[in-house]
Amino acid sequence: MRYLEAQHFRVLIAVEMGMKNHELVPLALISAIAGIHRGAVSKALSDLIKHKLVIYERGKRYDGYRINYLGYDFLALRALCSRGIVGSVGNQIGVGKESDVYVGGDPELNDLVLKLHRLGRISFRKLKEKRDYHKKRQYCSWLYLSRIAALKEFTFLKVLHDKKFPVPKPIDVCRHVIVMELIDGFPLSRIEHVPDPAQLYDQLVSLIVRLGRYGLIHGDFNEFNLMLNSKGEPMIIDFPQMVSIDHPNAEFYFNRDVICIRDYFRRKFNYESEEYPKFSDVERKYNLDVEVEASGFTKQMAKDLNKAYDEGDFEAHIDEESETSSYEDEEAHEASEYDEEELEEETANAQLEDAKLRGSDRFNSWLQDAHEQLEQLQISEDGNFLPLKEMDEDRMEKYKAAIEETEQKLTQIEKLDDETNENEQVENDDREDVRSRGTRVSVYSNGSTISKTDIKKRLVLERNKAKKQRIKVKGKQSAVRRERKQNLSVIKEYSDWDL
Ligand SMILES: Nc1ncnc2c1ncn2[C@@H]1O[C@H](COP(=O)(O)OP(=O)(O)OP(=O)(O)O)[C@@H](O)[C@H]1O
Repeated sequence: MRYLEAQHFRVLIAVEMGMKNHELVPLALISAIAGIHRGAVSKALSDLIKHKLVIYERGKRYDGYRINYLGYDFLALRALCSRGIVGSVGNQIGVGKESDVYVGGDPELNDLVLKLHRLGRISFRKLKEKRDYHKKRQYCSWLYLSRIAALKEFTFLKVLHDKKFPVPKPIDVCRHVIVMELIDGFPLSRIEHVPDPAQLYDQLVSLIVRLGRYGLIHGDFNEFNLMLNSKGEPMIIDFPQMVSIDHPNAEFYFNRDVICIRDYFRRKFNYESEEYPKFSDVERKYNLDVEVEASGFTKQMAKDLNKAYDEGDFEAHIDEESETSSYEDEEAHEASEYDEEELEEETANAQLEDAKLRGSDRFNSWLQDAHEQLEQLQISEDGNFLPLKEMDEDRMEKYKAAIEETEQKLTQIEKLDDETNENEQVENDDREDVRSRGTRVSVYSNGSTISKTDIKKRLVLERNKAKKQRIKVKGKQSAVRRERKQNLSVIKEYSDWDL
């Protein structure tokens, strides 16, 4: 990150924003969003590609850039750095199916955990096989899903932490990254021996019941999502499938959580208890599920995320019904995130407009000058432009005579043409006559054995043949031509710019 300048990040944000409705973002669009001249954008993009933050791809219809996970990480980390939340990133301490967990530090070097969501990483790999433009949903799935997965986790962490549940303290969330407190301990799955399994079992089971009382069911309460801290107390570190107790399958999830813990204790610590909670015993007293919804993680987001998890398809949420509402949710979320950047962009855009305006003024005055100069010019005998005032009388005479001569020649040619047309008419009439009488008669000929109409036909045929034979370039070659065309249009567009 040290080697990147503010402009690089600006371009990176422009690519990210462009990806809201493009799988591959064209250079022109990046330049327009970033409000930076295309040449500078192109330079910044080549640096970003070198650092593997952006990928350039040739699509079916157009070429463009897309941000990858590393680029997205950089954007989130930079924002967290500038907010004074993160000061350093350390080793990777965990890798899940859908996240990478790193230990980090704040600017005062206190330990932190950075959890980078990677939801849709599988479908992200398959992007190459997919279409250029998002079909129904107007944004990129992995960006959206990773972002809402992080938002969901952060929301739950916050709500649970406020209610004194044993969870890591949430610090901040940005894009797909959550910053939270580091738990000094080990995941339950890696602990071979506990001093008092009965006590731990009781603690865990009462956690399930307590969550139920607050209107929530964990849904994935297992040894991988629980940690024991240095004091031997259980901590819940992950809740990807937390649902409301009003969920239609709430009882199933509740029982599954209880069975999971009972089974694990039997297998691992050889402990089995006769006592275990039943769903009907849980008395709901609080509405944490409602609080979660009120905190910004909407029902639609939850629906999209659950679809992705349940169907294992990271584009499962792409259906027409959810399209508008979710998109609006995301828009609203992004609007708040881009506030500062937008301000900067507006200034840059204003400058751009100003430059364009200045450019067009210059162009207009140049055009006027050119018109004036053109009016003063005449073509000399040898085909060169010559100012009128420099033309002497003698030359002027010759010039006029040449024009007259050309005009005479033209009238002669016209006359000849008329005559030929008349002859053709006679010839056609004669042919008709022969056909009707069935005898041969001598016909008028203009000296050529092939009629003029035949020649015309042949010429048209040959021209068409030549057209057909024109080589059609495909694949990479066509991309090269397309690029050249684009470059030419860029040069044309910016030809009047002050560089
Ligand atoms: N706050 C934390 N403090 C210390 N370690 C943590 C913390 N959060 C996560 N970890 C470590 O990172 C690992 C992965 O975390 P987590 O289970 O949250 O990831 P995940 O992607 O949701 O995993 P999966 O989806 O495979 O269950 C944990 O096993 C744990 O070792």
